[in-house]
Amino acid sequence: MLAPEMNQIKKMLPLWLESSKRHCSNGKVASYIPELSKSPIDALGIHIVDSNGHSISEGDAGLSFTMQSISKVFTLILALMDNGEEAVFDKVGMEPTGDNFNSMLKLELVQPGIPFNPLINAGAIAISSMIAGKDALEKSERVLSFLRLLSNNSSLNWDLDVYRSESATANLNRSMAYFLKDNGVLKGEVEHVLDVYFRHCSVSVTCADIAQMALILAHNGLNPLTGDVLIPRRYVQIAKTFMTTCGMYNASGEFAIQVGLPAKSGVSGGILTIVPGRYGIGLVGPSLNRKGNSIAGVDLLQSLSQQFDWSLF
Ligand SMILES: NC(=O)CC[C@H](N)C(=O)O
Repeated sequence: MLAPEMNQIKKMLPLWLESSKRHCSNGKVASYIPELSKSPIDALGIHIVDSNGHSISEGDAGLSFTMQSISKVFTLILALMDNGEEAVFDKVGMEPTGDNFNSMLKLELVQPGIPFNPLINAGAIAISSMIAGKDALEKSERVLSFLRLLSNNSSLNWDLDVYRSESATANLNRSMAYFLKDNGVLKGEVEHVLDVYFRHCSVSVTCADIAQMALILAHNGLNPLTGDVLIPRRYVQIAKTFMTTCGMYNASGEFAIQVGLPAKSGVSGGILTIVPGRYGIGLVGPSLNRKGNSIAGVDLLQSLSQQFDWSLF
């Protein structure tokens, strides 16, 4: 049986989703990764899972999409588990930039020339170089296994069309990675590091997978359904902090005011968010606003958070 609030959500969600969906036509699907331009602009779906494993799915929750920047949360956690906090923060900062996610501006402007945080592209590329493994494939397979474990879905895999599409067109990320190499931030060969990065961005998921991964973060690294500790609490604490300060790119301040939950978005239109101690939420809506977040998705999360008073602040 669903808990009372879940029952309320189930009742109201179809209405709110329809209303948020109207915003889809005011945004755009990402096209700088050519394969992403095929995403359905009118789609909107959400999956919410609670601590008992009860879930609600609405709209286009079954749509497959690539994790893109959502994966950066988990590569950060894996890099922390592989290297410890000190080594990671030697090469990546802890501050929001206020710039676009793919900006290189502050890399050159602000010494010592390390990325401001692990959730912008430059920071996530640096993090990709810290994943343990003998070569790019082994590193990528370790990331994939970790995501399979957290999502409890052993069939998660890379969308190779999206991976190839990004790899073939990523001039900006490539220039950033070479710049980082020159600044002494990247370990290993630049093209191998980029390969790890493109692969984790291309992991194909549905809203239910994202919600399940989010549930583990909502419980500070513990799977509430099995009692297994999958991530040390401290590393979830770090990840949740970055999600709050930088998770929605340079719209993180606005999101904190309007929704008030730790979250991470991706250019495929995905959003992972959590209600701490309670819910894991996965959402997809490929039509993006000017800052690169799902336009209808942010609107729907705002309705939910305001109706149920979920803001942490
Ligand atoms: N914001 C995003 O989701 C960015 C991820 C994408 N793979 C990129 O590097 O551009």
